Amino acid sequence: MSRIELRAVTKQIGQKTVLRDVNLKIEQGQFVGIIGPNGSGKTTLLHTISGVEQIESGEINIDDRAVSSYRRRELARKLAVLQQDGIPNIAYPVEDVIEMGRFPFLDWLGRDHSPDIREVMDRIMTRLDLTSLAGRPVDELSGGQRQRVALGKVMAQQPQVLLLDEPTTYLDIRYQLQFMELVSEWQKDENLTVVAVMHDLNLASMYCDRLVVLQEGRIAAEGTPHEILTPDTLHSVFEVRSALAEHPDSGVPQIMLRRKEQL
Ligand SMILES: Nc1ncnc2c1ncn2[C@@H]1O[C@H](COP(=O)(O)OP(=O)(O)OP(=O)(O)O)[C@@H](O)[C@H]1O
Repeated sequence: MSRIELRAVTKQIGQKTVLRDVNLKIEQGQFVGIIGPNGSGKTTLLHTISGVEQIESGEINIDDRAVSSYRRRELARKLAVLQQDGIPNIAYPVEDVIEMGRFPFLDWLGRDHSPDIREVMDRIMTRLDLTSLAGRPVDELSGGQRQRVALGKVMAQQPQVLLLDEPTTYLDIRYQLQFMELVSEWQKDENLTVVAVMHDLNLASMYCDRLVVLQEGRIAAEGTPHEILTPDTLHSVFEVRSALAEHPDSGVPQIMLRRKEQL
């Protein structure tokens, strides 16, 4: 059984075919990176998996059931989405914003009956090093801290699948690494399935088990970082020249871009 399965998915936006005949299976516990040039359909693919965007033809199943057949709360208990700028710049305290992630579990009076809710919240605050910031308004935090709060909010949702849309775009390298480490730890502890749209191919290589390359709405290639991140593939997909090095800790490929030949 695949946790997520796309069969012959085609998506049209206006006159444009944005996804073409996409077939993809993602198993429970995998960390999958979606990579590809600007406009290749990565975000649209994530939106179709999350049920936000309807598809023209094909099937998208989560746990062998069409994503379109889930009620909103039911889907939110399985699947959470985190965007580039995960939470708006609002004056709500950190802890309240994280608790908003509990919405799929609230009854009609807004009460959370989960017996271990305090423990869940404390664990999240500690793990994300947010305890000392619990009462601080979110709009007073740095971008890196705010993205940690956004991660806390989706953790509070206790999903089995996490969809990330370029989550490290606005972060400096320290916070990029910190964010990816936190997601990776959570993924391993809970056997979470992660599908992440990523522009930074070196980070993608360090964290993803598998990479899916989108090009003009089609899957151009998929495989391990070793299989995908080759100078030939990078040239045909991104039109860049590159050389590869091995990461000194894990041996995964790391890309060095080459400049245009100097005349
Ligand atoms: N609301 C929309 N109206 C019209 N065209 C759209 C809309 N949303 C997306 N598109 C088009 O669909 C294509 C795929 O967009 P999408 O955002 O999925 O690509 P992407 O690979 O995530 O791009 P990027 O890397 O730039 O974020 C693009 O050509 C885009 O212009």
